[in-house]
Amino acid sequence: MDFCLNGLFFQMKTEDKFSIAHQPGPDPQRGWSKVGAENSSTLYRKGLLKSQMAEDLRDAREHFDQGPKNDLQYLNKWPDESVLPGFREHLEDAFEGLEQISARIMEALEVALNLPSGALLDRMTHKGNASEMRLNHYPAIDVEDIKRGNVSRIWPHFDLGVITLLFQDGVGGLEFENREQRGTFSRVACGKQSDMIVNVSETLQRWTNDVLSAGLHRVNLPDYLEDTDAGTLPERYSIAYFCKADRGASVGPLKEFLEEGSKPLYREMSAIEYHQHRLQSAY
Ligand SMILES: O=C(O)CCC(=O)C(=O)O
Ligand SMILES: [Fe+2]
Repeated sequence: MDFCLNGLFFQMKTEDKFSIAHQPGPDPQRGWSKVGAENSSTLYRKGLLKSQMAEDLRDAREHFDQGPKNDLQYLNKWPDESVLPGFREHLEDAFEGLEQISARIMEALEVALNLPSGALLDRMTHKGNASEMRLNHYPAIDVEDIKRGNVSRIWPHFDLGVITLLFQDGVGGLEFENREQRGTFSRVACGKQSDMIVNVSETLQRWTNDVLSAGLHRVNLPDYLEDTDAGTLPERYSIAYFCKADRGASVGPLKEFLEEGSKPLYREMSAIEYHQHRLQSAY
């Protein structure tokens, strides 16, 4: 993954960013969201300490969201071609590439989970595709501000879609919760920028009735800054492709996971209802 275009996007003049700003609300996000617009701490309140109120916590992060190019319901918002030549084309190509990779991963999961062919992919027809790609920018910030405890790069949360494909630059700080020891996190090493992290998200947990569980993750101080109280945490970029269910598809468990008397742990509802309900709190 190439983070140069991310840099150019977030360095745009503020008025150019505001001209493609996402309108806060429960609808799928499109365009630019300013630092603090999305509050990830409200997505998973259980991940916070008792003394922390989600509403008081902020994300030190701005981001840009893009949906499928054939989505006529929620249109993408692109910077003017004269301002950022090639940006739109590059991101549309990347989106398509990641869409194909995620379809191959879903096919592999169908085999691994002994599901009939199409059992997962049929809930993601790629016609009414609701997947999204996000560029994240975490501006440089004082270590002190992070250590004070009410600002984080991104608070512990689950992603809402089926799986997430994640790419990070070399700054570090991404962590996943240890399943054997809840409440503790392990760092993800920064390898090559082309390294792709595949994360199970909430919808896949629901579909499999908890056979596969979603990965709780956050972006914290990288190891080399953990023991300092002063200094600056350098800016950081990441790219996330959120592979999502079709808007009309069910986010209830598949029948294959309800055999032998297991009770459905999740209610039937459509993916769009589920997302709107989950996002209402975060924006
Ligand atoms: O920046 C990262 O590495 C993680 C981003 C993330 O979790 C998200 O955008 O949902
Ligand atoms: Fe995430």
